Amino acid sequence: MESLQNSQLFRPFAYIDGNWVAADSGEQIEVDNPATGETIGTIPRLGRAETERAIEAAEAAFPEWRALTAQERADILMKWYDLMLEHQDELALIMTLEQGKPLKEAAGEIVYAASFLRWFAEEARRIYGETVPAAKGNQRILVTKQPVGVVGAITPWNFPAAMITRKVGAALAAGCPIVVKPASQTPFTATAMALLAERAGVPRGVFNVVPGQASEIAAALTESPLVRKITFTGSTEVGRSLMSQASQHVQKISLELGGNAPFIVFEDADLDAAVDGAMASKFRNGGQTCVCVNRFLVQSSVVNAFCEKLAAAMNSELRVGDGTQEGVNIGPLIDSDGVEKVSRHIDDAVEKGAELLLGGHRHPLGGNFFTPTLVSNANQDMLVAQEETFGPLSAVFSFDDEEDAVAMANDTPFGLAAYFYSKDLSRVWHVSEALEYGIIGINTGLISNAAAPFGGVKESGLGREGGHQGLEEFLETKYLCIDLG
Ligand SMILES: O=CCCCC(=O)O
Repeated sequence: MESLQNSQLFRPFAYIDGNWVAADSGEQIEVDNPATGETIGTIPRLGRAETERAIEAAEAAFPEWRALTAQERADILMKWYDLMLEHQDELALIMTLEQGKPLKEAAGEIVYAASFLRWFAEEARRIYGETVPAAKGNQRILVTKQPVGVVGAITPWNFPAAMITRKVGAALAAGCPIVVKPASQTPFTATAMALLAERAGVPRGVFNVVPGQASEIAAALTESPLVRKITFTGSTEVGRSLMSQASQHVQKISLELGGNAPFIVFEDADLDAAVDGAMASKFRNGGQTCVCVNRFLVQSSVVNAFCEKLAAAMNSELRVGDGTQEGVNIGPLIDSDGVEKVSRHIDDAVEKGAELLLGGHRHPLGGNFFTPTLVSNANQDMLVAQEETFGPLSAVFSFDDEEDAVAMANDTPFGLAAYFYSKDLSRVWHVSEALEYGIIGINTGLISNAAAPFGGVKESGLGREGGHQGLEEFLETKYLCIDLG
């Protein structure tokens, strides 16, 4: 087995104020490879006191960081971008060993993650203000943008690199220092990136990584009046609690939460293209992505043909295994809870009348591996219609007409991503406007891009990441009223 210990970028420490540190208590968290169950290393379990020190370090670093010119901050971000690409393979291996996604996909995530550093480096120089015609002739109104201040970020295990750069790139470009709590399952990608940030010239205190006890770290971040912005990617349940915690000091907050993505296939769609898009969206990271398809809604006249084509693609294209092995494109799920949830959704669907077309069971490899599964005849009473499965289960529902499809798609408290396939231009507009989602993929299953605003409506979150909108989240608007006398 490949070893993490051989990697030059392997850093089993927290990173505070430019120092690699242990927990005050000396406690450690074991990090396991989800493909083998082996412990690949340990990371300090930080708590409140260390997080408070990281916040103070960030606050101390703020004046100098914000005082750099946008070009100077951009140059550092670009250097970090270059270093991530230079170390793409090594970072990908760290990610695969701790997260499980296949190496090729992990390498793709490194490029995606780095693209946020480049994007925000470019955007840093476009933090424009405005002048506004004043109500009085002797006055002038100016609107300026300033960095919000110290940021607290909490990031998930499913995209251990990209969910960090999407937040850190924007914060740093805006002039804000940041304290990041990475997921306990995937801390080594975060610390490897911190090492590269240090090499790129990110000054001490500007980017801090505090792995450890989630509730204590979240409490330290939300209870500190020094932290002016919280940004989180993860479950709606945790997001809701952070939102109420952040109210104490009225911190600005961005939340990228759960989804329940519909993928609608209309009868006028190119079915082969729809199946390609379905495969790309559904099986990204083994189904463990907040924008992965959760519900295939297919017009009744083409549902059988779509199921046949999707079954054929799943049979021929998917290879389950340890992500370090050549040819594998579906890794393990992150842990046994993930496996249990997929099993529960399948059992519930079959019990309530779904037809099992493929899979339906754990994979013969055992552990956290699950066999890609396809069910048809799904309905709104099933768990798979109500909750994000976060695994390789494709559930196909059928609908009669456009109105029916839109109603089914919107029948959820979530509103992150939705997809649909149609060649009818008028339908493309109508359905795009009617879907209550923040992101719509039209004739495509892949929507993620640094230049685009990523985020949801309803219980899928607040705010946007990426795009120029992603930078706004880390800026305050200031209005200057100048009286000329
Ligand atoms: O689970 C959500 C991570 C977002 C991945 C993406 O940017 O597409």
